[in-house]
Amino acid sequence: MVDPIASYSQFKKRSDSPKIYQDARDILNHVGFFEGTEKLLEVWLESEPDDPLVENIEENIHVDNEAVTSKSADRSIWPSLRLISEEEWNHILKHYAKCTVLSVISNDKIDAYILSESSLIVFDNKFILKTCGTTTPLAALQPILTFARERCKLSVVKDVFYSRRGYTDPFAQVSPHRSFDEEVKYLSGLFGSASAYILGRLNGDPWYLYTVDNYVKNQQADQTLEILMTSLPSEIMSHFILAVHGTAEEMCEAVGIKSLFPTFIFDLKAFDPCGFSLNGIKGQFYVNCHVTPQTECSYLSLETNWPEKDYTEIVKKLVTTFNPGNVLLTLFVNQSSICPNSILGVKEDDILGYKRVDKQYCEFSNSYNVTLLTITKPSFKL
Ligand SMILES: C[S@@+](CC[C@H](N)C(=O)[O-])C[C@H]1O[C@@H](n2cnc3c(N)ncnc32)[C@H](O)[C@@H]1O
Repeated sequence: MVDPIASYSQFKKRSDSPKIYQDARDILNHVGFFEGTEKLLEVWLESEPDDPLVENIEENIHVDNEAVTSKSADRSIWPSLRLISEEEWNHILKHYAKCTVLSVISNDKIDAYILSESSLIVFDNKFILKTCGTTTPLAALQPILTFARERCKLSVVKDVFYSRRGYTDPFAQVSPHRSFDEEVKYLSGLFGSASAYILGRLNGDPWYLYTVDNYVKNQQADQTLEILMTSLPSEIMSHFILAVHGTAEEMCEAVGIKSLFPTFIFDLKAFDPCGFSLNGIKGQFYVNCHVTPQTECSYLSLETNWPEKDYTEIVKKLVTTFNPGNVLLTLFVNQSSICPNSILGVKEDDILGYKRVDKQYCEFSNSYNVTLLTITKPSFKL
C-alpha cells in the first residue's frame, strides 16, 4: 500500500496553494463529526396477480411516453422499478430522505446511484436505499411505494428489511429516526405488525433489524454481506483525503478495493475535503463501499450481494487492508443461496489478530437467516 503521508508531502511540494493544515493527520482531526452509520432499507415488490394493467403494460408504456426514459425503454422485464428515472429518484430523495443523486451507472439488471449520503441500488423488483448522516430514508418510503404502484405497477410489498447499527450520535437524528422504537412504529404504520429485533450487545454495539416476516419463501437465491468498521487508523484513513490523492480513482488504487471485485464496473466519488463512496455492479450483483475518515468518527462500510460459499477470505482481506479496531458484520442468506446457512459463512478464527466478541444467528419464516458477528482487536474497548 502507498504511504499516504508521503503522498501528502509530495502533494504539498507540487502545490502552490497555501495549506491550513500541516499534514494529513491534522485534516482528519479538524474536519469535524459526521455520522457514517447508515440506515439500510431493502424492499422487494411484485405486481398484483392478474392485474390487467400489468398484462397490457407494454401498451401502457407506449401510451405514456413521458414516463419512459430511453434508458428503460428497451427492458424486456415489466413491470420494473427501473422505470423511475434519475430525476424522479433525485426529487423523492431530496424532498423526503434529505440527500441527492450524484451519479449513476447501469447494466441490464441494476441502476446503481451514488448519493450525497451513500447509495441507492435499483433492480426490477427491489430497491436498496442506504443513507448515512441525518438523512430520513423512511420518510421517502411512502412516495417510493406510490411511484412503484402507479408508475411501475408494482403494488405488492413482498419483503422489507430495515437495519442499522447504533448511531454514534443518536441525538442528532431527526424524526422518524430518533430511536429504533420510532423507526419500528413508522414502518409498522406502513406494513402492519412485523418483527423487530436487536442483536449484538445493548451495552456495546447493538444492531437493529425490522423485517416483514411474511412466511412467503423467496425462491430466488439471495445473500447480503455487510461489513461495518470503526476505529480505523489515521495512516489508512489518510488515503481518503482529497488533498492526498487528488481523485477517487487514486484513493481506490491506493487501498486496492477494486481488486476484491475484479470484473465489476465501478462508479467512484471523492468528497472534499475527505470521504469516499464506491458503487460496483456486475450482472445482478452489486457492491458499495463508503468511508468517513475523520479520526473522531472513522467509519467504513462495505455491502455486497456477491455470492460466495464462504466469505472468510473477503473479510480477511478487508480487515487486513483497513485494520479497524472494531468490525460488525452481518450475513443474510436464503435457502437458495450457495451459502444457505449464514453461521457457516465467515470463520472468525481465521481472522488473525482479532477476537470474537459476539456471534448470533436468527432464522426467519421467509427462508432467510442472518448471522451477526462482532470482532475486535484485543486492545479495543467496546
Ligand atoms: C463518503 S460519505 C458516506 C458515508 C458513509 N455512510 C460511511 O461509510 O461513512 C461521508 C464522508 O464524506 C464527507 N463529506 C464531504 N462532503 C460531504 C457531503 N456533501 N455529503 C456527505 N458527506 C460529505 C463526510 O465528512 C464523511 O467523511
